[in-house]
Amino acid sequence: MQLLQISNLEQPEVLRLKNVWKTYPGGYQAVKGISFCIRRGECLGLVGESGSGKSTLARCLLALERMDEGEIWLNGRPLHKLTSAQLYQARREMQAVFQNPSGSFNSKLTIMDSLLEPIRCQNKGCPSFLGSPGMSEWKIASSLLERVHLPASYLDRYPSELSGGQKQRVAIARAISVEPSLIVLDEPTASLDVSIQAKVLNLLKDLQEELCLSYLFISHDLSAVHFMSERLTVMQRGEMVDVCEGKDLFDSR
Ligand SMILES: Nc1ncnc2c1ncn2[C@@H]1O[C@H](COP(=O)(O)OP(=O)(O)OP(=O)(O)O)[C@@H](O)[C@H]1O
Repeated sequence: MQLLQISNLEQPEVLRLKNVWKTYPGGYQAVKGISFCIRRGECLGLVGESGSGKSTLARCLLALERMDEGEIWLNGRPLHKLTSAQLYQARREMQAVFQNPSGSFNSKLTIMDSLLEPIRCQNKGCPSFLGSPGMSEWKIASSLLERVHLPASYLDRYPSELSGGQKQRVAIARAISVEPSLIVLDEPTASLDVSIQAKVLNLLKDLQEELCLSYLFISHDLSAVHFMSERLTVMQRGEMVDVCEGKDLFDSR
């Protein structure tokens, strides 16, 4: 653990949040002055009871929700100062995997089209981790599926023909396809069978190590957070009440 922390400290900061506030119409303060940073290759766990503001914070970060106050820096760029058009571009450097894989797919698109959507939208070619730049779309898509241990034969299927765990693997493949600076994982295993949860967590961990990915991992499941994260932050009623090393939380139980 110590070695990992030292090597992480040498990594550049990918994300920094400073004093982020969000109040919903009606006056409910869901996020109150949250600050943290994530370095390249690091997974920061975010835990807290239901309603503590975790998803609101994630949505502010992903620009799906407008924060009222605060600063969000992504790779040294101040997202809070960007115009809407600039923010739309910058936002592409972040990807997300949400709890419900079914909600992440257009039921009318094949898995291949869903998988390639971000690459096509961003006019990107083959991800550098797949190697050769001249790959056909089919080869890119099948190689991405291979990365998440799914066969190429699934490319022609529709989301309704895949299990929840398989869909979540496709969502993960899609998230890594554009080589994002940060992936927000908002309860990515909560809707899956217990037997599948561990496999998906292992996959996320392996990909993080192979591709030096940075994650914000939001979960109710402390053992999952412990497995995934080097550090974790705890939210309560919109506030950050603790930041600790993953192992410290478990040592004190
Ligand atoms: N659109 C909204 N309008 C008003 N209040 C909202 C809205 N979205 C969320 N809230 C409130 O903000 C608070 C924080 O919600 P949020 O979904 O961020 O919590 P959470 O920690 O992610 O919870 P969970 O773990 O159950 O998903 C809750 O009290 C919720 O009712």
